[in-house]
Amino acid sequence: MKTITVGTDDHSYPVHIGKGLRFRVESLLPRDYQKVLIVTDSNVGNLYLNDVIHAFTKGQQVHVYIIPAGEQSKNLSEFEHIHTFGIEKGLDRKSLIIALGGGVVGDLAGFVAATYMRGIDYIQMPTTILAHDSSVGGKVAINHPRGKNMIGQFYQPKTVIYDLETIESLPVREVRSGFAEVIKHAFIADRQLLFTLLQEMESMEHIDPGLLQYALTRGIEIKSHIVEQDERDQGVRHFLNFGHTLGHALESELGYGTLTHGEAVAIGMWFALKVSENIFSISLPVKPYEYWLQKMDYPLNIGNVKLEHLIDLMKTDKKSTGGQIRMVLLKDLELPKVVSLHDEELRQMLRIFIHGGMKE
Ligand SMILES: NC(=O)c1ccc[n+]([C@@H]2O[C@H](COP(=O)([O-])OP(=O)(O)OC[C@H]3O[C@@H](n4cnc5c(N)ncnc54)[C@H](O)[C@@H]3O)[C@@H](O)[C@H]2O)c1
Ligand SMILES: O=C(O)C(=O)C[C@@H](O)[C@H](O)[C@H](O)COP(=O)(O)O
Ligand SMILES: [Zn+2]
Repeated sequence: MKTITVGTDDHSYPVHIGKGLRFRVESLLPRDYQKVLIVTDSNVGNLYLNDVIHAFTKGQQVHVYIIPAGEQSKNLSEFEHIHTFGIEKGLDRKSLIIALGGGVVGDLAGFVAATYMRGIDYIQMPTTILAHDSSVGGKVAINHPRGKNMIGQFYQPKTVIYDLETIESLPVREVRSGFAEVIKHAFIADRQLLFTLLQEMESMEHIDPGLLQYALTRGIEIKSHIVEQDERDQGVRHFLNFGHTLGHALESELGYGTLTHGEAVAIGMWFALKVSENIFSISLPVKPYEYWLQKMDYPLNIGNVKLEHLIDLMKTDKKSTGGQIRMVLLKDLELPKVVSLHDEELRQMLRIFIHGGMKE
C-alpha cells in the first residue's frame, strides 16, 4: 500500500492506494464509528458493497443507500432522499458516510456529508480511474440543469481508500473516460508522463498495469500538491480545470450522461490546446494528442451543438467573473495559465473548432 498525505487548512488526510483495501476499511478509518452509511450506485453495489459491509466487524450499524448509476443521479432530488434516509436511520454528528463508487457517488455523498447536520465525517472509496481525481481535494457538488456542479461545497474527506482491484471491472468506456483526467494532470504538470502516455498506450483495452498504477499515483500527487496550495479554488487550483470550460458546457448542453465527464473534458482539452497555440503563438503537441484521441477511440464528433448555447454555458463556469469567460490555457507543457477571452474571439475559435476540428 502506498499513502499520499493531503494537507489542507482544516486537516491532513491520507490517500491510501493499493490492492484489496476494501477488505481493510475498518482498520484504515481515523476512529471508530457506531453508525455508518454507505452510499453507492447500482453497478458498484452489485460488485463491492458486500465486501465493504463485511469489513465492519465490531457490531457497528451499517446502512446502505443505493443510487441509480450515472451522471443523472447527481441531482437535488437524490441529495434530498439521502438526507431523508439518514434522518430515518438516526445518523448523528458522530456518524460516518462512505462514498463507494465513482465521481458521481463521491460528489453526491460528499455533498450530503458536508450538509447533513451542517457536516459529518465522510470517506471516499473511489472505484473508477476518473475518481483518482474526484476523490481527492474536497470539491463536492450536484448538478443544476443549467450548469455542472453549480450547487456544492469544499469539504475534505477524512480518508481516501483507493482499492486498485476494483477498477479491474470497469467497462472500457469508463477506462477511457478516466484517462482524460490522467492526461490532464500530465499536461499541466508532468510532460514526461504525457509523452509516455501518448507514445506507449496502444488501446484502452490493454493498459500496462504498472503504467496504470504509476499514472494514477502521479495524478493524485499532482492534484494534492495543487489542492494544498489553494484549497478553495481562488488561484492555482483553476489549473485542474484544464479542458473543463468547454467540457462542462458540452455535458450540460447535450444532457448529463450523454457524454461522460472524461469524454467531454478530452474534447475540452483539445480545444484549449488549439486556443493556447493561437493566443500565445506557440506550438504544442496538438497533433500527437489528436492522434492519441483517435487511436483510443474517444468520441470526437458531438453532432449538432448550438454555438451560442455553449458560449452562454461557458459564462456560467465558476471561473468566470463579470460574465467574462476565463479558460485554462497552456503557455507551454507544465505551464498553465488562466486567460480571459472576449466573446467574439472565443466565438470565432469555437466556430472553427466545431465545424472544422471535430470530425473523426
Ligand atoms: N470532485 C472533483 O474534484 C471531481 C473531479 C473529477 C470529476 N468529478 C465528477 O465525477 C463524475 C464522474 O465520475 P466517474 O467517471 O467516476 O463516473 P461515475 O461515478 O458515474 O462512474 C462511471 C460508471 O462506472 C460504473 N462503475 C464505477 N465503478 C465501477 C467498477 N469498479 N466496476 C464497474 N463499473 C463501475 C458506475 O456505476 C457508472 O456507471 C462527474 O460528475 C464529474 O463532474 C468530480
Ligand atoms: O479539483 C478541481 O479543482 C478540479 O477542477 C477537478 C476537475 O476534474 C473536476 O471535474 C471538478 O469537479 C471541476 O470543478 P468545477 O469547480 O469546475 O465544477
Ligand atoms: Zn474533471
